[in-house]
Amino acid sequence: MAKRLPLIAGNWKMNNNHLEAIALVQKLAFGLNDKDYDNAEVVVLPPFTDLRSVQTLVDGDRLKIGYGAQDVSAHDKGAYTGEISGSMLAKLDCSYVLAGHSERREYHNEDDALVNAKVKAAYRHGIVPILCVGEGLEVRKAGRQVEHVLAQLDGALKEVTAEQAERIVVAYEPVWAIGTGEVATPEDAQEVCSAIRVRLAELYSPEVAGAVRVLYGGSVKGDNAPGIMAKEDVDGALVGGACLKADEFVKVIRFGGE
Ligand SMILES: O=C[C@H](O)COP(=O)(O)O
Repeated sequence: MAKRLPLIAGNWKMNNNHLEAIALVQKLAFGLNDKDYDNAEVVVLPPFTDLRSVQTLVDGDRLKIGYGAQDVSAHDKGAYTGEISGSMLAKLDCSYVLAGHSERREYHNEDDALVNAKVKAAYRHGIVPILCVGEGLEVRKAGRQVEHVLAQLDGALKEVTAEQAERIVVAYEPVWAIGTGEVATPEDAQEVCSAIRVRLAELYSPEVAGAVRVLYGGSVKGDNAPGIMAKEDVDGALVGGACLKADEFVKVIRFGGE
């Protein structure tokens, strides 16, 4: 099967107000050319408060940059103070939403059941989930990373149909590599991304497994992206710190060279 179109997604986390968001997306767009967009799908994931500004800029300037959110409520509407529903994100033309990012699993006690509910909520509103899975350092040291990640995958995909799963994006983000500069080796990334793809074939079919894009995330930078992206079962990157600097993010997007 031809390799899937790579997806390079920048997770801004809690950075950039709506004015800084406009400046960063404009600088990113200025740094990219048509060949870049042919070689990879480019997506930014700003804080909620920036989404309307990003939508206006992308629409107004007809930018080829996609965008999405970093979280979504498991509920569609109602008395859920502080939450943002999938229908609200869909109205802002969000294409993607993160589900199960390790920082939400850790700081907001999000378990597999809640991640599964958020994945289903995203699908209800026509938004593609970027499902984040990954092990901590202790699990890695015990050599149980594949087992841990597959348990997260299974938990997040309960009641998700094959038609839905075919569109999902899975991001393998070893927690010990996030924000640490300790990037996984290409071999580490391939081992787990390949296991994710095998599991998807078992849960659904080889066709579904072949369609799903599996990303790597965790200290991805312009200099380490090419080695990781060269791996057969790695279809892109979920980038944190490096996406906050337009020129560095462009280097990641150009992982395959000019
Ligand atoms: O969502 C992005 C990941 O948490 C990776 O962040 P990082 O590139 O700063 O390590």
